[in-house]
Amino acid sequence: MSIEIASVTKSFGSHKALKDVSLSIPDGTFFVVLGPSGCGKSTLLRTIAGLEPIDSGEIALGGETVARDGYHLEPERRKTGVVFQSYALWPHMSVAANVAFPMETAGLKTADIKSRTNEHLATVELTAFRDRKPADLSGGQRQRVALARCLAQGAKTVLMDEPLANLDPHLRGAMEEELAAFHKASGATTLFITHDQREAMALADQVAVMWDGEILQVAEPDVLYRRPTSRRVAGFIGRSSLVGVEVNHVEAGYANVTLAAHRIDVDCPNDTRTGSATLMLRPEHLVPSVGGHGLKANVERTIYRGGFWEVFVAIEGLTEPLLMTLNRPAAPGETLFLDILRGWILPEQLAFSS
Ligand SMILES: Nc1ncnc2c1ncn2[C@@H]1O[C@H](COP(=O)(O)OP(=O)(O)OP(=O)(O)O)[C@@H](O)[C@H]1O
Repeated sequence: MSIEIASVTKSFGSHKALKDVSLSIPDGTFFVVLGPSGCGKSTLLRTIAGLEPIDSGEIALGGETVARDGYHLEPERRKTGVVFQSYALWPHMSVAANVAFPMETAGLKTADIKSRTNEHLATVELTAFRDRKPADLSGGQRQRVALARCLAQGAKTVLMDEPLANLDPHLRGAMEEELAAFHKASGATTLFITHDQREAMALADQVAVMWDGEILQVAEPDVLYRRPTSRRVAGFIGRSSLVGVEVNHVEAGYANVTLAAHRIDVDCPNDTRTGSATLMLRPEHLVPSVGGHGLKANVERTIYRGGFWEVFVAIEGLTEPLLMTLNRPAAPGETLFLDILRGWILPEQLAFSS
């Protein structure tokens, strides 16, 4: 089921938790809302599920309006399944009974309930665990029961609120793969909420970056990383250095800029103008040059990250050091000569000049 959110606002007292949020999520998409704690992610999910009324705007699921000024469709009639961090399983019921429960309350025939329970348990690979109680399962297995129960509710849309937050890093990795497999098997539109950008990158077809009740950018993970539209998104997704440059001229997708008295070519949005701008450099954009040419850099400090070193280098004429990576240790004070491969001019040129 597609999810359409148009200009939705929601306040708690004087606090605006959702400020004019609009999103269009096509049917079958694995859509991740990524943002820091308190930015309004859970509130957004709760308004879609119907657990929270909206103040203004409109929400439609599969083309049917479920919330608009003065209209609020009950959560149980929205065909959305919600998976929380806490799993919310019935502790006294077996795995199979937990999965069967929504179908029993919906009044399905016993034979149907049995066959569908088997089917859903098979989808999440828990057939062998059907008679266990939730307490006797691992966190990841409990999460899968919650997913199977979503399927049993006939959920065409699955809403997940940081479902992996309580799991240890090893299990998280395994669960990410399972969630991807679950999404493929069920075909349900999935809205997944997290503050973990690594998780968002690994799972999403599309990511919306949320900040202080607003959506800053919606894009595929790779586009978000390579082409952020603002300093905030650039800083929130991955590691980067932001540096002031002068754009000399612009030509079909790239700009020639002056960075600390050096002229280099970098990628840029189509509407880039000449003048002051902000250049985003990912660590991999800075590489040691062959033959001792290039930008002269002085190593300030290094951090070993396991297999590689993060190196902060000072460049004459720049106030802040740039971040790069090396596959060898470098000593503070060491001189490096660097080539700058690409980089990206942020579209918000005015923000830098002001
Ligand atoms: N029922 C409520 N009453 C008052 N304020 C609320 C209520 N629910 C949420 N808020 C406030 O709205 C803001 C957004 O909360 P929300 O839970 O949506 O954030 P979040 O991005 O999901 O954060 P987290 O990742 O920490 O769960 C917060 O400032 C929160 O304190």
